[in-house]
Amino acid sequence: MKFGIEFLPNEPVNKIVKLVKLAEDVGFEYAWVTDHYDNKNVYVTLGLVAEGTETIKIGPGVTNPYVRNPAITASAIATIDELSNGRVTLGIGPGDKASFDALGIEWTKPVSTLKESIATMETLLSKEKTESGAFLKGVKAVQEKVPIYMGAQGPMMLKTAGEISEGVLINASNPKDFEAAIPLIKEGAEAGGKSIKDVDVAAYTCCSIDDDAGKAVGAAKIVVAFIARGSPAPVLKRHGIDDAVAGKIAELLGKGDFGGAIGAVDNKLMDAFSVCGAPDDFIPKIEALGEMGVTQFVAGSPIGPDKEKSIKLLGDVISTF
Ligand SMILES: C[C@H](OP(=O)(O)OC[C@@H](O)[C@@H](O)[C@@H](O)Cn1c2nc(=O)[nH]c(=O)c-2cc2ccc(O)cc21)C(=O)N[C@@H](CCC(=O)N[C@@H](CCC(=O)O)C(=O)O)C(=O)O
Repeated sequence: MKFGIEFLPNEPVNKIVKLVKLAEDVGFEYAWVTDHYDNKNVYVTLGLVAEGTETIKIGPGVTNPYVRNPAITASAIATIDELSNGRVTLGIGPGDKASFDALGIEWTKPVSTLKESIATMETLLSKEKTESGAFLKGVKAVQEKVPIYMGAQGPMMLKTAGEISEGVLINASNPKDFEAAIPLIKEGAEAGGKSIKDVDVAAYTCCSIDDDAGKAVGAAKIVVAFIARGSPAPVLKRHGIDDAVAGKIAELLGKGDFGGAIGAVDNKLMDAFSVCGAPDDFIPKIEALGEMGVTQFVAGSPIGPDKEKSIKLLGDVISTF
């Protein structure tokens, strides 16, 4: 099992750099920095993370092909690859509709758009010219082939990820989600002349760990509330969650009643949409994900009530694998 960790660039960047360095020291192999227009810039953050670390692989987890032209992303990725001496991985997904609505960007044909933009980036990162004549003259990736991972959840996106990328980052925390996802990724991989074994299947979880399991659960409830709100009906059904429960939470969040939404998050929702608790609770949950075919466990937000302490506790968990 590989281990990754997620950071949202919505706190001081130098604090993120320190936390990524700590994650590297305790055994994490990947650090993923999210990309949302209303947070700090993902590439400036990754540049400082590159300078502040030595071995951990780093990358956007995930950017999208709509807010930046693929050539701009390719240039940024090649720059981070240079700064990190060949440790970058490009994480890219379809982005989210709420952001594009706020930015006045039309979210069209996400699967085709991702395929085309990834092909353009691969051309540029392998030091070639695109049909339209784009070429990275002043920056070159260190790696012969920069690994590309896709953020994906829907069936078409999962198949596409299996077909064209080296890894899939799936916003999910429960083995049931991977029972559904892996056959689709396998189908895509085989359509691309590969095997599922060639694809790093990452559980990009909502994670919260603390010595005090209650505190860990408490820190994750609001995140689970937002996940429940955004989960499509087939996902709710898969976890036996009544649409009305998710609807109620959405209504409470919509009114800004975060306390009410947190109060509506029960154990069933926590189990469906998060990996939470004390260190001993984590080992069987990660093993269960591994048995379902997950090959990378990503400790996603909130990580825990006290991030530094949680990263150290996760280091103890990693050392048992
Ligand atoms: C577009 C969407 O794909 P999806 O993968 O389910 O999108 C949900 C998320 O993956 C997407 O919002 C991500 O960008 C969210 N996301 C992040 N989004 C961000 O904006 N920033 C982040 O930092 C971020 C991190 C992240 C990490 C892991 C992860 O799994 C997702 C993450 C979808 O609806 N897919 C369906 C339908 C696809 C579709 O649109 N088909 C159309 C068009 C087909 C074509 O394009 O040709 C059609 O059938 O006509 C499907 O896959 O079946």
